[in-house]
Amino acid sequence: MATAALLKKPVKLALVQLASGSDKTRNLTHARELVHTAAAGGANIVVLPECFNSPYGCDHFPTYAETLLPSPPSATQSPSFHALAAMAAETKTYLIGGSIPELDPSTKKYYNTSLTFSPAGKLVATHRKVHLFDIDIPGKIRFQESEILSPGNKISIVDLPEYGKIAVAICYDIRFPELAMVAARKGCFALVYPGAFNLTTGPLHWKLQGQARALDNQVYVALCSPARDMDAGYHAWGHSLVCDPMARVMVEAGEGEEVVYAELKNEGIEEARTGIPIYEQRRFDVYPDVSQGECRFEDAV
Ligand SMILES: NC(=O)CC(=O)C(=O)O
Repeated sequence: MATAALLKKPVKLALVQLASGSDKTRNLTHARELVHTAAAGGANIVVLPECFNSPYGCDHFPTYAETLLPSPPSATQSPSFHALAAMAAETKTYLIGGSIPELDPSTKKYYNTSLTFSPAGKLVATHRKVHLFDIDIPGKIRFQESEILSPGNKISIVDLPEYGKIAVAICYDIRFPELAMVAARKGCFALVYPGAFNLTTGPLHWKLQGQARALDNQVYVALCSPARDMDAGYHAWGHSLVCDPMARVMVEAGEGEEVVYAELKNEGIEEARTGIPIYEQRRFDVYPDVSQGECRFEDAV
């Protein structure tokens, strides 16, 4: 049985595996160059990595944090907001602006926040990382985002009127299948995760998580990492990739700076859902449908 079209027409997605450093102004300028490269390559949706405007690390969040409220912020409050809006408008692309450290001036709380802009340069979505990256693998890596950051509190579904709906979440959020499942069951054709796995968790879980969320939900899944920099405090895994709804890896970057592309089509979703019709075979008489429970799609006040 054919499924309703989740994706209204084919869309070309580009992942910009950006090499950023400690100079924010340079990071923004460099991101702009590569967003233009991606658009020249035919991309309609362009994705930047987690913390694309700063080094990734708890020590850096306060130094690089920008204020997004009141909205829209001034150029002084948030140069990254203004740079992203301009990049989207210049290239006429949907731009998922990776993430940036954010400071809420009213609460003095810090967040890891992703901003999505329309081809007109308008902000269409904000996602604050819901699941903070707190891990401790002895002898390998200890990272405690919660020592500095506060978590977001919603699932972020973005309607791109020409194409359909996508969900945006950040890195560690991918490890929580419930978020992906809810977004997919609410009709998203793709789940997009700016992320920055590392040299311990990257080889173990990066691709596996991408394929798992695609397989569970029969949607496209995109993960966009920073390029690896062995001189930085945090060594990003790289390997930005896109999985199709059959969980095949369509494209995968290496470790260095690179732009990779994938064409997403409704046929890809239909192939998976018609051939393996789990959407019609679920047993909500045996277990609950998490997407019908109490979910939050708006920021709590
Ligand atoms: N950086 C993250 O948020 C997550 C990560 O590196 C991992 O889950 O592994």
